[in-house]
Amino acid sequence: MKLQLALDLVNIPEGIALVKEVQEYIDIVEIGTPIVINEGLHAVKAMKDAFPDLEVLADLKVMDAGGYEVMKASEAGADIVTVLGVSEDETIRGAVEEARKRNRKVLVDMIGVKDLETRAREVDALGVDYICVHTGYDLQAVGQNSFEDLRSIKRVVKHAKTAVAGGIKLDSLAEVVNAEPDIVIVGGGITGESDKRSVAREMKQLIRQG
Ligand SMILES: O=C([C@H](O)CO)[C@H](O)[C@H](O)COP(=O)(O)O
Repeated sequence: MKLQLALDLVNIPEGIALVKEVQEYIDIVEIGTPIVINEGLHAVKAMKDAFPDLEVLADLKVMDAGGYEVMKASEAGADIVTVLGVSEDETIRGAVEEARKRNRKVLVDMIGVKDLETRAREVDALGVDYICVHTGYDLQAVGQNSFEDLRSIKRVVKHAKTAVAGGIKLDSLAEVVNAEPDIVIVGGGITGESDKRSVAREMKQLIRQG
């Protein structure tokens, strides 16, 4: 099980400083959608240049032109690129095909998908690397989380690995770890803490203990 740090509400220098604090406890660093919108794919390149040994995920939330967007993110140094589960199958196919050519991975974010199990089965059959259940900021604000959704997709997904994101904190991590995702994605649960390093260390410990 890998720990992914999501950087969303910082600029490039702040993001690099933050990763320096916690790098030994994380496996993947995510350049979050707000950073890509604010700073572009330069942020992905800056992070990969600064931390070549960490996997870098570009959270583009691709909705169309899957092949092209994966190509551009890969050129910037992304190891993993996100594509939305609500997008057309053709978009996901294009993303997967391009990722295969470049030895990169596609993570499908199921945010906004209504019939989760049906779509997870379909997306799994398209050959994606990861399927991620995700409660975004706007539904976190009304008290939702993705913990039960993770159990649902784990029942039906046969090939892809699984991931979970959205409001995960140190006190909810044990429940998430119990459901055995392949990636746990944490943003504010680390970046919003004053002692980021010790929170990341405790999270890594919980994950290692399984
Ligand atoms: O993907 C995300 C969100 O849609 C903003 O882009 C976050 O990276 C993801 O939700 C993880 O962050 P936290 O919810 O703060 O853990």
